[in-house]
Amino acid sequence: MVDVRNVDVVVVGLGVGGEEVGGRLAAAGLDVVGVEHQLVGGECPYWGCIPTKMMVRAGSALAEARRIPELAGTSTVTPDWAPVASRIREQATDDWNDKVAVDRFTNKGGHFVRGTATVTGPGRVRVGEQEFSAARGVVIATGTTAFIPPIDGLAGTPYWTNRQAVETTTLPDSLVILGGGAIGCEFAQVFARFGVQVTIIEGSARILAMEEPESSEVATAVLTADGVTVRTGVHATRVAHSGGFEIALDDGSTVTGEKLLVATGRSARLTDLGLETLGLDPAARFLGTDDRMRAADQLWAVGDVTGNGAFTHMAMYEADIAVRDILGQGGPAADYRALPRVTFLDPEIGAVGQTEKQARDAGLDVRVGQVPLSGTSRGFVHGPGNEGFIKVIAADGRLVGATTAGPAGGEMIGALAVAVHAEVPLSTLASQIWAYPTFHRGIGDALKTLA
Ligand SMILES: Cc1cc2nc3c(=O)[nH]c(=O)nc-3n(C[C@H](O)[C@H](O)[C@H](O)COP(=O)(O)OP(=O)(O)OC[C@H]3O[C@@H](n4cnc5c(N)ncnc54)[C@H](O)[C@@H]3O)c2cc1C
Ligand SMILES: NC(=O)c1ccc[n+]([C@@H]2O[C@H](COP(=O)([O-])OP(=O)(O)OC[C@H]3O[C@@H](n4cnc5c(N)ncnc54)[C@H](O)[C@@H]3O)[C@@H](O)[C@H]2O)c1
Repeated sequence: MVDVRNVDVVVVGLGVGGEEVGGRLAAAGLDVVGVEHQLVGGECPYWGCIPTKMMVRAGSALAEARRIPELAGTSTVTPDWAPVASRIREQATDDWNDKVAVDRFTNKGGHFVRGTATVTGPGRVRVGEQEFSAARGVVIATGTTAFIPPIDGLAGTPYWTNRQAVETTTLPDSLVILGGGAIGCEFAQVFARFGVQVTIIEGSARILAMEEPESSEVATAVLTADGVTVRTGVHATRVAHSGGFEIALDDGSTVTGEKLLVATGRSARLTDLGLETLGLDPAARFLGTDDRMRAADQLWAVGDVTGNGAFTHMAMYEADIAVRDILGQGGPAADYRALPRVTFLDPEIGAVGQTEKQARDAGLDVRVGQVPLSGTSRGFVHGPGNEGFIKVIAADGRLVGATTAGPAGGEMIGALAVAVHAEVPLSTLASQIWAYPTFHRGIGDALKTLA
């Protein structure tokens, strides 16, 4: 006999987005059940953003120390993975224990249930023998898992995903990375800087293919300088493992590596959720929503599952919209025009809004401005490590997109995100005073080249 409990809201998945929705609704006084089958906090704190950025920080420290001979004397750099692995365990993940996060949620008044949730009908969710009936509705925030392509021989081998790559306490001598997106590129640079022989296999014509071609060029140049072999336009056709990995490619060549990291994108966790009981397609790639994050009657979806951009800031943004909608508070609806993103390479590659191609494909009358960072005063002063550029895309008298690649690329993009978001007129931007000699002053230089 199934026990049915009446509540206001059930949140399925307490990653970044679900924890934000559940915590805020509970703090607002609603009776909220949050269900999580792994770790409260989700991918970002345990296997994503936080530990990988600790790895990036460590790799960048090594790279900066290696630049000393060009700038300030001599340096001897001896990489050691142990401090990185221990920082990930002790400071980032509590050794993959979510007690702090569970307490954070329950202290706001949320009721926490550890288990796998399935939807059984409108407003109904089951976890084991417990069924919840949610008067206001259900929020789906189940995130993504690594997509594993159907390559002959791959299944059953001890390949890594981002999870094993974050958890490792020792480094392999060599690593093949399948996929040259943000995940593949960030891991590639870090591991290469710690002495691992890294090869990226990217199926499309360039790495970071979603970004500007200039971003791909900079990324390829710096990764190559770090010793990474970047192979583009090739696909793996077969994987074999005995001791190490042997990957056959469709150009007839073979690549070998002690470990293989699969970084070929992410799949939304939507199958086995019971979405068919709501008339939704459980085989769909993403769970589409309207601009209030409503996916169906009494059903909201936030975060990676919506397919609007797999970023922590996107999960938080969508969570805020869903919370306001559930509480009947109104406020702005979803608007993705000024979505910022940063690929944490050295140099960081920040971007916002549309790329030049996206703007042209949208039929806009596009003007483009661009400067190499080394051509700016601060880039010149910076010297070694000053790879990068600033590119601005304008249409209809305002910016619709931009890329800032450089030592502070992730910070520089903030100014341009404001410009795109607030639709600041180009004439207003043109009269702005940019501090000298900052990296962001290059934005003023790029704006002057708009043509
Ligand atoms: C290696 C890596 C690096 C990244 N770096 C960055 C970065 O630098 N910046 C950035 O913005 N983003 C980054 N991301 C992306 C970021 O981690 C995600 O966008 C973010 O975690 C999405 O949050 P979410 O709540 O949608 O999903 P998730 O964090 O995936 O949380 C979903 C939760 O739902 C749970 N769940 C799923 N199904 C069920 C079920 N049926 N019942 C109960 N629980 C369930 C899961 O266990 C999980 O805890 C990175 C991702 C990876 C993999
Ligand atoms: N700094 C950040 O914000 C950050 C960092 C990491 C991840 N993320 C998020 O996670 C998402 C997933 O990252 P990702 O890098 O796994 O995905 P991705 O989709 O960005 O890149 C995957 C790459 O793998 C390639 N690929 C796919 N199948 C292949 C195959 N069989 N052989 C060779 N190449 C193949 C694709 O062409 C693509 O370039 C990102 O889109 C991003 O939203 C963000």
